[in-house]
Amino acid sequence: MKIYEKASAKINLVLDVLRKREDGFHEVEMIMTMVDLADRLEMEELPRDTIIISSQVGYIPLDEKNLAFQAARLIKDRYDVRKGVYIHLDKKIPVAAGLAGGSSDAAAALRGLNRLWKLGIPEEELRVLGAELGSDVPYCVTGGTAIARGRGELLEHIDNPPQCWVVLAKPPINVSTADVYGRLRANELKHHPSIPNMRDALARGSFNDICEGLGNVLEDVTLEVHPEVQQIKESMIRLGADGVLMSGSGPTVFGLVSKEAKLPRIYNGLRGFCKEVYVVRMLT
Ligand SMILES: C[C@](O)(CO)[C@H](O)COP(=O)(O)OP(=O)(O)OC[C@H]1O[C@@H](n2ccc(N)nc2=O)[C@H](O)[C@@H]1O
Ligand SMILES: Nc1ncnc2c1ncn2[C@@H]1O[C@H](COP(=O)(O)OP(=O)(O)OP(=O)(O)O)[C@@H](O)[C@H]1O
Repeated sequence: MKIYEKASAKINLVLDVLRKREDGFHEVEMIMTMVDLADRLEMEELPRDTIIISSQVGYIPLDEKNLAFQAARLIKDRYDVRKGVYIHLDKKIPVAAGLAGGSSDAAAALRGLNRLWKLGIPEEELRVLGAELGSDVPYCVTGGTAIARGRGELLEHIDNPPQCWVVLAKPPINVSTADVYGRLRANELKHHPSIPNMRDALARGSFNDICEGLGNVLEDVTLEVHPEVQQIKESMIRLGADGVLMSGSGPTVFGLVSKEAKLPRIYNGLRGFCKEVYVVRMLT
């Protein structure tokens, strides 16, 4: 039997950092939502007690460094599953982009293997397992729109944004999340984006207020090292996107657009200097 799971990309509408913690992680307050750009996982049981990962792309690790591999190993160890699995990753989400591609694959593997091996693990427990794999994984287990606190694992589900278009542009640079958090001086932040304002804007379904309330304290850190991210932001605004922000630790910039008629100009304008541009819908 084969099992399929969709692993969607996330964007951060708000990303605030409150402080650096003793354990080295940062205490965050974020609002995340998912967009209709997804990897697809195909999972099949193997008679041999082994985990095999494959993908149509050559630029991700296929060994124990792969987050889907780690998810499979974790579930096997924790629930004493002595069967093997073959997982094929059809990658569509750009890698190391700030879109949680690896985390979403790990979450999809947890959900899929729970089904494949009929383990009956409640979703809440899958999120706890996910936290062992990465800070974004608990959110990716459930998806939707949520406020994430702690280091990302404490979730409160809130209203989805109204339907709109999301333009994603990823410059050809690699950004390490650990490096970006490492450069952030959390106690010197002068401006904090407002979680309550964004939550209210979502509750009211006010597209304009959502665009107004976008904010990410990691943006300046990444912009300092990679000025091309600023260039993409400025271009998106100039080309007519209604709200623009870097997602996560970057380098992908997303633009929210309400009117479909604006899309060709934004897409073509960005493609002039950025190869990786995607036009997707909000996943609501
Ligand atoms: C930037 C975001 O993607 C926004 O959603 C997340 O905060 C990061 O999530 P992630 O990539 O799943 O992060 P992890 O794989 O858990 O951590 C990578 C590295 O980022 C730093 N990190 C991550 C999360 C957090 N709350 N504080 C941190 O300081 C740590 O140095 C950690 O070693
Ligand atoms: N299944 C996977 N898909 C993509 N990358 C993976 C996967 N497993 C491990 N990796 C590794 O994880 C690193 C980060 O990739 P990923 O696409 O998850 O980053 P990201 O979008 O910045 O995530 P986040 O937003 O959670 O910080 C890459 O260097 C990649 O080699």
